[in-house]
Amino acid sequence: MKRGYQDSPSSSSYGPPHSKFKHNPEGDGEFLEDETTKIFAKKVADHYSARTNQTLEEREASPIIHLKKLNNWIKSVLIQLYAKRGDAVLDLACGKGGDLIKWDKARIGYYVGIDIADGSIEDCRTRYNGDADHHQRRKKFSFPARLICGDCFEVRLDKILEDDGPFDVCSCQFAMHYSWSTEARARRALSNVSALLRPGGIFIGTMPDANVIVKKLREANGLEIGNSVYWIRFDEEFQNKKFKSSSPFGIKYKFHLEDAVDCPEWIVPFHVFKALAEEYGLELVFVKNSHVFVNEYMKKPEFVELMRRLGALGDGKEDQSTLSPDEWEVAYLYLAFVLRKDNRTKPEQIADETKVRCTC
Ligand SMILES: C[S@@+](CC[C@H](N)C(=O)[O-])C[C@H]1O[C@@H](n2cnc3c(N)ncnc32)[C@H](O)[C@@H]1O
Repeated sequence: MKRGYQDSPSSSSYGPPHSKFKHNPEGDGEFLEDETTKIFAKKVADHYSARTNQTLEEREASPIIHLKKLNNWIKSVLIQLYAKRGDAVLDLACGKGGDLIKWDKARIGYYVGIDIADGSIEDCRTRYNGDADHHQRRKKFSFPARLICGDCFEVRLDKILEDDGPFDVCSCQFAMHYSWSTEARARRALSNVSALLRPGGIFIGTMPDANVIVKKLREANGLEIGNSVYWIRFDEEFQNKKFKSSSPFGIKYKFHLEDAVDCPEWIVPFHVFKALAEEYGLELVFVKNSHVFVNEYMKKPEFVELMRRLGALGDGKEDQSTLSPDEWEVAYLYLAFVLRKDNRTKPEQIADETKVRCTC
């Protein structure tokens, strides 16, 4: 494992996020990404790349500021529960590095962040280097980092991160559902996680709760659900609101969340996610809808204090501001999960199943 300390994070890219892979049914290890899949992956990348960094004032004025704080609390709780001092962490779809401080607080030893959006990786680098907010220059991060621009759900990351792994913790926050456009991508995502985690390593994440979304869709009159801060729209092809269990991938909807998201996303039926993860030696520790997660961990004093500091529910004193009912409804659309890599599966056993070739 080469993990030399870097003042600046090393960064790289493994070619355009949408580089071509050819599928060869004879199984010689090549894989062709369907054109549509590439277009959608690019749409997602462009959307996140175009999102500029907000000033503190702009952030506080956001119509979903309390939801953002709540989501930060959920991620912090997951990190505090599962990351240990000195851990090597792989952050898939790391975005602008919004979790860097959380990892620093957990005193991790090494960090690799990968995201498909080059603009986000740039912002992440700026944040890591301490240049993000000149008013609030914070001390340097205590862990070395490597930042990479690329598609986490397309190529074999174990090849690219040969010298960086194995990892103790893998995190994929609010992003796993972008892998669910095809079975090949979903498998690639899980095989990457499995191949890079050490036996006993932990995979933590958050993603939309398909049960909630589908239930709301079925209760709605048309193909759209939403409130003042979000809407989700399904295409006509889903007008009967039935989803075949034989094709649990590629169930696309358009998601709009005020001041945050506006791009295609995919339903992830959790039982399929769990079963597929098991194929890759990843066993479910728990899955909880965000509402349940909040109710459960708010029984622990240390996390109540963390919530007070983050301010999602006000600070318990002068600041009485809290999530609006509409923000709380959006929180209900998500779940948190924890998986553990079993001690048996050898990385090479699973990584070879659907071989892909990196073209960079
Ligand atoms: C909602 S943001 C979450 C960012 C970060 N994990 C967080 O919690 O702050 C979703 C992120 O997933 C990234 N993403 C989407 N598809 C991806 C892919 N195929 N490979 C890598 N990153 C991807 C986006 O660029 C975006 O940064």
